[in-house]
Amino acid sequence: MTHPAVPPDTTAALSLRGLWKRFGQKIAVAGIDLDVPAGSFYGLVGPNGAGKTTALSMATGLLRPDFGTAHVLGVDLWAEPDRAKPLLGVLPDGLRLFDRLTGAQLLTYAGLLRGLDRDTVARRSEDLLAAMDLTADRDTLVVDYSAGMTKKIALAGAMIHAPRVLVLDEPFEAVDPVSAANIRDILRRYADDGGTVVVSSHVMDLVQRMCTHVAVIAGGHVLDTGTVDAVRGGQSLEDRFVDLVGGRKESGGLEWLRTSSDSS
Ligand SMILES: Nc1ncnc2c1ncn2[C@@H]1O[C@H](COP(=O)(O)OP(=O)(O)OP(=O)(O)O)[C@@H](O)[C@H]1O
Repeated sequence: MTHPAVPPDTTAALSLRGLWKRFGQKIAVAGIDLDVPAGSFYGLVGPNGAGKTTALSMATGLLRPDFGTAHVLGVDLWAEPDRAKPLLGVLPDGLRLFDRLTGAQLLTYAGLLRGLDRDTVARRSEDLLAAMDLTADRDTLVVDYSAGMTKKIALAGAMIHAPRVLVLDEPFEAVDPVSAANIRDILRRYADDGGTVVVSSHVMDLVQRMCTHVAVIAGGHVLDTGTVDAVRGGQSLEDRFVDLVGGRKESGGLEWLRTSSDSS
C-alpha cells in the first residue's frame, strides 16, 4: 500500500510512491512504492497481467497515474516532464515505430527529436547501428526488419540522447542469443559507467544473471524487492518467484488435448 509518510528518494534513479491505476473495474496497479538506486541494473518481474507495463508507463510519462508520484533522479516526472524526460530513454511495450523509414533514418529522427545536432546524430547513429549489428541493414525499411531487428533499432533510438536512466519493457523478447548477449554487454557497460537500467522480463535466469536488484510484482502490488541475492535467498530466482507468486497448476483438465486414436 501507499506510504505517503515516506518521501521520494531524490538520489534514486526512479522513485515511485503510491502509483495507482484503474481501468474500469480492473485495478492494474494498486499502490506501488519502489526505489531504483542510481547505477543499478534493476529487473522487474511478475506474471502476465501483474501490472509491470502499466507501472513502467506511469514511471516514464506515457500513462498518467490516478494517484501517486514518479521521480526521476529527484525530478517529479508528472510535475516537470520537460526536465525529467531528457533523463529517460524508454523502450515501451508494443512500440509503434515509423516503419516506413529506414533504420538509419529512424535513428536520425529520434536524435533530432531529442534536440541533438546533425553531426552528433550521424556519429551516434553509426555507433549504435554497429553495436546492434544493424550496419548492413541501415538502409532497409524498418517495416522489413524482423521482430528482433525491430527491437534492436527501437532500443538504439531510446539510447541516442545518452539518457541517465534506461527503462526497457521486455528488451530481449524475439532477440537472438548473440544479439541478446551484445545488448547485455552494452547495457552492462552503460550501468558500469553510472547509467541505470530498468528491465522488465519473464526470463528469470536472465534477470538473475544480469541484474543487481529485482522487484517481484503481482496483482498490482510489489511482493518483494531488494538485491537479487537478498530476494532469492539461496534459491534460484525462478523458484523464489514461483513461491512468491504461486499459481503452479497440476497439468490435468485438458484431457481432450491428448492425442489418442480412440477419441470419438
Ligand atoms: N488499457 C487498458 N485497458 C484495460 N485494462 C488494461 C489496460 N492496460 C492494462 N490493463 C489490465 O491491467 C492489468 C495489468 O496489465 P499490464 O499490461 O500492466 O501487465 P504486465 O505485468 O505488463 O503483463 P505481461 O507480463 O503479460 O505483459 C491486466 O489485467 C490488464 O488486462
